[in-house]
Amino acid sequence: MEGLVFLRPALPSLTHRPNQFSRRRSIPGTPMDFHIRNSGPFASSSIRAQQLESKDGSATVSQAAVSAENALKIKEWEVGMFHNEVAASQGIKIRRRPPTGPPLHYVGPFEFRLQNEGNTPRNILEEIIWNKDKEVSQSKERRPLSSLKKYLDNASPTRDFIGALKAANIRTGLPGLIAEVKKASPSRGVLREDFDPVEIGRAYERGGAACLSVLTDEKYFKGSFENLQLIKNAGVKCPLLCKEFVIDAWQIYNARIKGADAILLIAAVLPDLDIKYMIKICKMLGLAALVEVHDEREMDRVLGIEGVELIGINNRNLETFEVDISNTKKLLEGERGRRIHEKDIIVVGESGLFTPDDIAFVQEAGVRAVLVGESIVKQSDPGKGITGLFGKDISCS
Ligand SMILES: O=C(O)c1ccccc1NCC(=O)[C@H](O)[C@H](O)COP(=O)(O)O
Repeated sequence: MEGLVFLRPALPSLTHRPNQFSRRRSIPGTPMDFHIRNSGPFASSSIRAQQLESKDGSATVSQAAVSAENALKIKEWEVGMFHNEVAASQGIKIRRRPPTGPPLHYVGPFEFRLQNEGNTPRNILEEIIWNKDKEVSQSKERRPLSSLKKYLDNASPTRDFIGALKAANIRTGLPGLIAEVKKASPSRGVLREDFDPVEIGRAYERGGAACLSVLTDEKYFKGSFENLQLIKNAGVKCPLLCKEFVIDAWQIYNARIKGADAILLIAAVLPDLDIKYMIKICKMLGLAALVEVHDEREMDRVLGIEGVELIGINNRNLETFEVDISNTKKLLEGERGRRIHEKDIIVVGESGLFTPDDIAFVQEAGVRAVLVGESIVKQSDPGKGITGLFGKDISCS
């Protein structure tokens, strides 16, 4: 896929035309305008800040600042490249955002960005992840981990997410329900216009949900961390899953201080070691980790990672939006099902569940919990939606 996006007429004052391997910068507070050039995109050892003019003798300091900034960019680029290599070796197709963005190209006075395979997201999940990468970098600048950690002391204790699912499964004889507070999605658009997260959360609890899942992504799902906090502060007792696209441990700490009891880790996005260490961080913070898989390869990877207690099988292909509930059955058949049983892992059937027959089908396949959004959030009373979904009243009363 090759494309050219017109940006703007190039600045007439440029004395040197940057190519795709070079960048032009002005450092605020210095009268210098300089041009950084290197032999390739971030070829680490050769990058140099070349001072073109300096009127106030602040060259050394500015050069040092530039070098530090470059060093950081080089590191980011190297880490990104390393991540992509490791991820690809594990069959992960979702790549990390190239930190430089599409390269620039100049035709006469016009500036273009070259869109191609390497710098344009290949599918919706990759787009979400690249956007998340930017969001998280900005959030980390505003509130670094060191300052985020200070809030941990005052965070309220977490509730037992897995325990609540097991208890509901035993109480009803049906899969424990994680009911999703979901306003919109990339595949379905807006699901509910009159969206009051607290009212929906309360209705789910009344209807017999064991846990809630709260979407916190704003751009693609119209969710927010504010929704998570509002539901928690409204006194809803169900443990809360922070439904996020986690790519950085910072997000786990953030979820914890915003009131989450569990967090989602998506195997299609995270390499094995990231999952392993993120699970350790979750345990340290008292959070449950719901590790989500979609295909056999991801399931096999996740079954090889120590510490996994909760696996979600998503029936939705997050790259194509196709939904097929027989995916849950396929992934639980044979040896995989046996290993899951041996390890006492709780499996959650996710997405595309609308009827009591759907619930029976995934229960028969081996799940002890389900994660449901669309079919219940769209009902005028989402609590009654739960009764419709299970074909009977599963509330505690
Ligand atoms: O729902 C989407 O369109 C979507 C797109 C890209 C990434 C994730 C997406 N959804 C997350 C989920 O998997 C669902 O919200 C969840 O499993 C509930 O599904 P459903 O009951 O079908 O609403």
